[in-house]
Amino acid sequence: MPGGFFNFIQYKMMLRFPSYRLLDATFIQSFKPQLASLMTSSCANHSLKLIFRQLFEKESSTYTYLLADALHPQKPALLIDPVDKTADRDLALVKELGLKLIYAINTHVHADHVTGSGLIKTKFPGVKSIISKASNAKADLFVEPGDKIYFGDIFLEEMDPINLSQGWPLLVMAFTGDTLLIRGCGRTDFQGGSSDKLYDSVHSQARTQKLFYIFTLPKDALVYPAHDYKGFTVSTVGEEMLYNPRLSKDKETFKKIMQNLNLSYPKMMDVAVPANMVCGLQETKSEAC
Ligand SMILES: N[C@@H](CCC(=O)N[C@@H](CSS)C(=O)NCC(=O)O)C(=O)O
Repeated sequence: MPGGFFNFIQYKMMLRFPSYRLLDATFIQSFKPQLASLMTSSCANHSLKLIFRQLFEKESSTYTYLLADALHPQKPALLIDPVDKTADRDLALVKELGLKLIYAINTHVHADHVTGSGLIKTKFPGVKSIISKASNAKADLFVEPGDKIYFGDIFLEEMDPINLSQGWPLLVMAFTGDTLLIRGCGRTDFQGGSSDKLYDSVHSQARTQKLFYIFTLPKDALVYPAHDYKGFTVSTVGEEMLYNPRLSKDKETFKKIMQNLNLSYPKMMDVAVPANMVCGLQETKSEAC
């Protein structure tokens, strides 16, 4: 591996911002499917050590991910897609591990559960909520392609394909939100969803923009989705390219499959979407969001 950049164990993680589904008509015009990567870096003379926990909320079948820099003196941490119902569990784990939670990140405006970010902020006032700018939701911080979010010596960064000549690190972890589920994918029948855009955001091979697409990741990249309904916990890009019953198909077949899913709307949608547009805080408190 070239350069000092690789003289430590390196992880690179992909976090999809924003969900193709949360876009309203205004954003659909300008929207380009994009991924942000979460990758480790180090400016000090020590190795990196990532704390990583996959947590599950069973009513909405949601995965929350806890990540922290174990070697930083303060052990700064972030939660990806926390759920209100399991916020206390997650915060207890943060305390037990001696971490300092600094960010609660939502990969998109969830429709099936209320995010835990509002509740977490009331209990840990120093925590900042983060969501994509394109979501149009309220939060403390917004991310756009190219932005970096540091937690200790580890940071969130959108991949720039131009820099891929550096080569891939040993381990790539992709946090795919609702875009790519294990052997499935997020539905596209509400919140401005588009099966066309979802397909492209997974399959596109474009290399000219500062955008990144899931099926251009290394085949052994680990896939960590926001939900699972079948008992899976993790997959790989290569496995999903071969065996995903929707996304392994050509685009027209995929669109037909998505048109015919006939899923009922999430039970909590009418409550969850307005709450999540303000990061789980009620409208009256939204200035604190
Ligand atoms: N039954 C659940 C909702 C299940 C659901 O619709 N899940 C979404 C992600 S959360 S909005 C989805 O995209 N599912 C894809 C699929 O193929 O199931 C409820 O009532 O909450």
